[in-house]
Amino acid sequence: MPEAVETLDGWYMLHDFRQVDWTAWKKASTEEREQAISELNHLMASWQDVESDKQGSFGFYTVVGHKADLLFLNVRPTMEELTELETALNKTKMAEFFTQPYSYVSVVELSTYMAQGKDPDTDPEIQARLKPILPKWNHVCFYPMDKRRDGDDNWYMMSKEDRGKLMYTHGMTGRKYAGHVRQIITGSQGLDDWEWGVTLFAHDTLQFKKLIYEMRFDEVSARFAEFGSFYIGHRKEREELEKVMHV
Ligand code: VOV
Repeated sequence: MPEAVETLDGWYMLHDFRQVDWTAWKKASTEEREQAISELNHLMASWQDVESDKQGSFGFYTVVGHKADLLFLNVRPTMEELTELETALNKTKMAEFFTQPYSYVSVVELSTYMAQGKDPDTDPEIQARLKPILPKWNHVCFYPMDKRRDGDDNWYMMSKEDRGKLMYTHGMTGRKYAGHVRQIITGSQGLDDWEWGVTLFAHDTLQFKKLIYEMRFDEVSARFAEFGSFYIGHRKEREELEKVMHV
């Protein structure tokens, strides 16, 4: 009988996408704009402090295309902290010029299909993956996904052993991109609209396309993967906020 694989679950992650109302922003006075930038800068500095204290992680990105303009990516030990920081952002002056076209909440997840008998509570490598500091790589790619449940292509009716074999091949394809793409897989069953969030980091955006295209041919993606919308962002330093918002 099919059974769930045990998952190791780590920190919670909020992908908070924002769109800027440039018309309203341009109409604002210089004083208002300066106030909004300085306040948001302050808030982002506090998120960076959390990362320095190893109590979470933070990334700020500009997003290409119509789906969003900015991404605030925060990782925290609890979901309540994510709710609080999202509310803190909503209370800023800058938020008066933002809409929130999309967000995604999920928790860092490692499956144990390929468990190597290590103690997850003490193994430093597993702990570092469960409580990730976001890579300071140039680009981010995010999309949510499901595993299909359709006739013979029903992931949830397959044995754990067969699923493990497919995940092994998946991992092998991914490993070819070591040094080019890093992945954080988050689980969101019961937390958000899709089953997993896929967050990838690369120095070169083309590597996202190459990896994702190659993976489409792995049986696990070819037969079972269903995808939501894709978002691509470029990492910005907090100090670059002023430049990003300059009009
Ligand atoms: C850098 C690329 C890369 C690498 C090395 C990699 C490796 C691995 C390993 C070793 C494992 C299993 C153990 C674990 O860590 O959980 C996984 C797990 C997972 N993956 Fe992956 N994945 C990558 C990348 C990668 C991509 C690009 C996608 C999206 C699929 C696509 O077609 O667009 C993906 C999805 C997933 C998912 C949804 C899971 C959980 C599935 C489940 O049923 O539990 N993943 N993944």
